[in-house]
Parts: sequence; C-alpha cells; structure tokens
Amino acid sequence: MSLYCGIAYRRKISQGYRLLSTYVTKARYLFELKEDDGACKKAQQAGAFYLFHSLAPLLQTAEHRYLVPRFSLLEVESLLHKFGQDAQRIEDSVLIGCSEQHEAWFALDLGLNSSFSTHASLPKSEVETELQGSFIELRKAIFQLNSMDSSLLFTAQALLRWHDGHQFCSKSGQPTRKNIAGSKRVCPSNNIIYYPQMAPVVITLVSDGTRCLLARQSSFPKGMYSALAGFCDIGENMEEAVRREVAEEVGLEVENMQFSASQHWPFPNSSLMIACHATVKPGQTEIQVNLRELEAAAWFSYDEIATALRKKGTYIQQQNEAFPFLLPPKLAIAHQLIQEWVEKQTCASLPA
Ligand SMILES: NC(=O)C1=CN([C@@H]2O[C@H](COP(=O)(O)OP(=O)(O)OC[C@H]3O[C@@H](n4cnc5c(N)ncnc54)[C@H](O)[C@@H]3O)[C@@H](O)[C@H]2O)C=CC1
Ligand SMILES: [Mg+2]
Repeated sequence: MSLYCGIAYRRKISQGYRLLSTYVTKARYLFELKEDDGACKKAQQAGAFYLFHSLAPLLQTAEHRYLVPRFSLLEVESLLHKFGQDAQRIEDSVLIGCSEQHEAWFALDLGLNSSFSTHASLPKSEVETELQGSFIELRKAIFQLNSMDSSLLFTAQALLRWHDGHQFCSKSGQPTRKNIAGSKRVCPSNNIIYYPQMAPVVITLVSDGTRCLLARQSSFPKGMYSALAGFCDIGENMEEAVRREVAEEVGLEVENMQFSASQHWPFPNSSLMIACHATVKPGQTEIQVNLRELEAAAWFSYDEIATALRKKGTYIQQQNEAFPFLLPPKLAIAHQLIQEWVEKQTCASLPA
C-alpha cells in the first residue's frame, strides 16, 4: 500500500468508519427510537415490558431481594386480552432503555387511566395472581433492588407519572398525544411539544472543617437526618441555589463549594439532584434553624458519622434499635456525600 494510500486509509478510519463503541451504538439506537415512531413500534415486537399498576412496579421476591420480571409483547397482549382489554393499550407504554444487544425495554402501567382504551384499570390482585408477583410501592422496594433495576424503575415511574399528569395542552386545553417512545407529547391543535421535566434540586453537605451539618424534616423517617436540599428557583445557577438554601434553612453563609455528583430522584416527583460539598467560614457556625422548613439541624462529629455509617441491618432494624440518629439509605445521593466527607476526613487525619 503506497504511503498516500496508507494516509488516506488512516484518515478514512479517523473520519468515523472506526468501530463505534457499544455505548455509542446503544445511545444512537435509543435516539432513533425516540425520533422515529415506526422504528419504535418495530422495536416493541422484540422488546421487553416492565409492568406497573398505579406507578407501583411488578416485583417477585427471591430471598432478601426483589426480582423485576420483564414480559414479551406477546405475553402483554395475551394478558390484556385475558382481562378484556384491547392491545391498543400497549400504546400507553414508554421506552426506558435497551440492552447492549438492542433489545428495547418499555414500561406499561395497567392501573393508570389509558388514553388509548376506554377500559379502566386492570384488576390489581387478579393480575398479581396471574403474573405471580406483587405491585409494590417503589419507595418501599428500593432497599431490596439492585442499582440497575432501581435506576430503570426510577426512570419508568417518573415517565409514566409525567404522561399521566400531562394529558392536556396547558395552552389550548386539547388532549395531547404521546409519541410511541413516550419521549414527548404534542398538542395537535397548536403543535406545542411537551417534554418530560425534572426539577433541579441542590443537595449540600456543609462542613466547618471538622464537623458536618445534617438536618431533618418532619416527613423524614423517625430519627433520619440528611444533607440540606432545596429546589432551584427559576433563573438560579447551582452555586446561587446552594448559597440561598443553606442561608434559608440554617442561617449560615457558604464560603466554598465543590460539585460531587448528580442523581435522578423520582420521589415525590422527578428531581435532578445536584450534589456538592460546601464549607462555611470558620467561627461562623452557629445554626439558626428555619422551623418552617426543618424540624431540626445539627453539627455531627466525624466519630458520630463514622459510627452511623458502620450500622448494619435493614432500615427498619436500625430504626428499632435505640440509635441517636440514622443516615439516608445507600441509594440516596445524600449518603454518598456523607461517605465522601468521612473518607476525606479520614485521609486528612493520616500522617503525611
Ligand atoms: N436523593 C437524596 O439523597 C435526597 C433527595 N431529596 C429530595 O429533594 C427534594 C427537595 O428537598 P426539599 O428540602 O423538600 O426542598 P425545599 O427545601 O426546596 O423545600 C420544598 C419546598 O420547595 C418549594 N418548591 C419549589 N420548587 C418546587 C418544585 N419544583 N417542586 C416541589 N416543591 C417546590 C415548595 O414550597 C416545597 O414545599 C425533595 O423532593 C426530596 O425528595 C432530599 C434529600 C435527600
Ligand atoms: Mg430543603
């Protein structure tokens, strides 16, 4: 091969003929299904369906874990038929992901009102018997789900809830129509497109260098304390929201902050949790709790937090034990912030 030809060959490779990674082909495949109703409908044929009833996922118990069954299109169609519903109800389903082999995954709620079939919801307990599972409230199930299942079910529940709450155009009042993937809804009278929204929420672990600040709302489980959190106001960036929320909730001024990670959190509605660490000015650490927002807030020492992190057992077991306070569940990004803080404190205390 001549030198030129070799260079041309290399350029050809660099111009995108190289093999795309599995992640890239998966992302592009899902994008195509969201944009092309025909492709999405075709993907349903060989796809798999997660079933919900009034936003509770169908789960099967196996020892101390929950399994999340998936059903083929044929199985879902025969279930609908068995309970006197037309297969058109499948158009209420939403695309929630796909496997590396491009098996598309959908979620379908059998309990919410259907915009496609006049029938009401399927009878919950009979469907549970038929499918040998139970529809379990997601917030209760998260403690016994693995992270991949919980992430998929979080997305599914958030999307199903969004469609259920956005059946009409907020401008014309006309019924809106979802696309096959459920990635948008359109008003046929004015062509306004509605996209599923997440509300941005900042969550901050405030430290004064040796202690961290945790707070609780009356709605939290008994004894649980968490990092400070708050919805971003319109027009605010993350930094401004952190400063405002800390000032509002505990009367302190944040000095520095450092982004940590983010998380989709579907409870009670879809929030995008933007997590960061923040420090307050040394000497300016006197908490003044805003009792309109919080039930309590306090500084916690490294030892108290490290001991709480070492607590074993389920949430309920921990609650029953006479333990001064509980930390958020591992799945919550608040727990990750607290874990990071303890690791940082541990490293800082090691001899140089
Ligand atoms: N995943 C995690 O680790 C954690 C998640 N969270 C979540 O963060 C969210 C915000 O926490 P809060 O302290 O309650 O927020 P917050 O401190 O902003 O107080 C809630 C109040 O914000 C107002 N608000 C403003 N925009 C809102 C919106 N888009 N939706 C609902 N209310 C809005 C309402 O008046 C509401 O009562 C909650 O949904 C909670 O579930 C909270 C702590 C930990
Ligand atoms: Mg808050």
